[in-house]
Parts: sequence; structure tokens; C-alpha cells
Amino acid sequence: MSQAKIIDGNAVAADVRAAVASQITILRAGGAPLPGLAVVLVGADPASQVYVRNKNKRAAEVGINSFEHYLPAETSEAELLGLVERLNLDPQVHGILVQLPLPAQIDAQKILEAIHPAKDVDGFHPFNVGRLVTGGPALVPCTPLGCLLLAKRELGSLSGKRAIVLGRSNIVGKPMAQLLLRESATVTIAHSRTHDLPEECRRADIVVAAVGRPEMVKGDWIKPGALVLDVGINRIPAAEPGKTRLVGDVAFAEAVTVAGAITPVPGGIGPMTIAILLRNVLEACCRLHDLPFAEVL
Ligand SMILES: Nc1nc2c(c(=O)[nH]1)N[C@@H](CN(C=O)c1ccc(C(=O)N[C@@H](CCC(=O)O)C(=O)O)cc1)CN2
Repeated sequence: MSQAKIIDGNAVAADVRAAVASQITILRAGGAPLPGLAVVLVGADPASQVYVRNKNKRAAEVGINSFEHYLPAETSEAELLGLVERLNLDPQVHGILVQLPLPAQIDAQKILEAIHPAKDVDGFHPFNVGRLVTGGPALVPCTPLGCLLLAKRELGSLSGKRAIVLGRSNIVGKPMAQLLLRESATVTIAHSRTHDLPEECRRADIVVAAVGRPEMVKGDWIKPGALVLDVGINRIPAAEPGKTRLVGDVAFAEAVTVAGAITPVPGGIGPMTIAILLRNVLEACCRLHDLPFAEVL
């Protein structure tokens, strides 16, 4: 039985953070301003609290000034829009991130569209989405850009490769498909209505699983030697009563015996998301101040 290469997302994320940090040091030595990231969390979702804490900690480590805004779960849409407007105008803030999901009384799309596109380090604003599709300079969503970076490190050129993206969310599936298309891959977007998903999957050289269904992608869905990028983060009951464990959207133990390379959960795509966020803050800061930005890795 073969064994795929297990991609160490923590190690690659550390390389990205180091590249961001060294670029900030050089820019600062030349008199550039301190890059600033504002992170907004509404409510007390435990997973979101962990992600926001990590974002602020990692930002500080690479030399990004982070501004934390913790708002109560009852915050109104108007109050949040007011904060976003203030952050849009704050010259110390180059990147604004509103942690998702938001409480039900707030229209998330309205908030995302209120963020100034030049400070939209999540890449969710329709201006940046449009630029990604039409090929102009854009801030690109962090998780798909992290996947692309890993794919290019593994495979080199993606030109002509068959890729399948499982899931069509605005945060991962759709931007992922656009990024792969930009690299001249042949891209299929699969979703809940796709016929014979296993067969579609078996044709792919690159599988990106972003459906949010624990271990849905089985080993016999994978083409031998394919690259498997697992974006899923699903908490399921563990063998020990009362405990839980994290699994991806891919049945790892099966897929690892077929794939050429595969990301684990945890320790695969997740850490890349935050590393790429820091890269995006640096890019936003450079664009806003007309400074040179060098691609990381
Ligand atoms: N405004 C945004 N909100 C959300 C985004 C986003 O990109 N922008 N993505 C996710 C959450 N997320 C970042 O915000 C995120 C998810 C997971 C990880 C991560 O490092 N995961 C670890 C496991 C962590 C654990 O033990 O729970 C891993 O996979 O190794 C980082 C960031 C939704 N919201």
C-alpha cells in the first residue's frame, strides 16, 4: 500500500509568516508606516474567539499592529456599520476583518460590502471578487489563496491539470475555482446537485474539499497520485465519551493510501488561513502607501 506525502501546513505557514515579517522589517527600516489590522468579533462563539486570538497574536509576531474590537452578541447592524465606517477612515488601519459567522440580526453581506475594498483583507467585497474574476489586482480570500500556494509548491505549474472544487461557498469554493482557473487548470465546481460525485472526483489531479461534511470524500474517490487539499474543519464525537475530535471533509486514513500528497486536519489548510491574512495586510498596506510588495514564497 502506498502512502501520500502529508503536507505540513504549520511549517509552510511559518515560512509565510517569516517572509511577511522580514518584508515588514525592510519596509519599516525605509520609513514605511506600521501595518495595522483591525479584527472585529461580535459575540462569544468559542471557535471564533480562538481564531481571533490567534490572528492578533500572529499579527503582533510579524510586526503588524492589531486593533481588537470585541462587541456583544446583541450589537445591532447599525452599530457594526458605524464601527466599520470609523475603521475605513482610520489611517492606522490598513486591513479590516469582521470575523464570521455574525449573529442572526446582522446581514453579513451588508457588513462585508461596507468595508473599503482597499482594506478588505478577507477579499470578500464584490469589488475584489470582481477583480479576481476579471484578472485585475485584488485582495484574495485567505483560505483559497493558502490552498493555491500549497498546490503550487507541490505541483509547480497547475496549467492543464484537472481540478475539482467540492463546495460553492463565497468564502472558499467560488474563489478557489477562480484561482485555479487563473493558473490555467481545468476546473469543475461540484455541489449537492452534482451527479456521480465520486466519478467526477476520480478524474481530478487536484481535489479541494470544502463542503463542511465530516469525512465525506472516500479513498476510492481519489485518483492515484492526486493532490488532496482538505478545507473541512468538523468537530465530531471522539471514542472517549464526552470528548470531541477534529476531522476534515476527507476520510484521511483511506485517502492517504491513494493520494500523492494530502493535507491533514488539523495542521493543514487551517494554519495557512491566518498566515495568508498577514500577507494580505502587508499587501493592503503597501498598496495604500504606494510601497513595493514582494510575493511571499
Ligand atoms: N472573516 C472571516 N471569518 C472566517 C474565516 C475567514 O477566513 N475570514 N474563516 C473561518 C475561520 N478561520 C479564520 O477566521 C480559521 C479556521 C481554522 C483555522 C485553523 O488554524 N484551524 C486549525 C484547527 C483549529 C482548532 O483546533 O479548532 C487547523 O486546521 O489546524 C484558522 C482560521 C470562518 N470564519
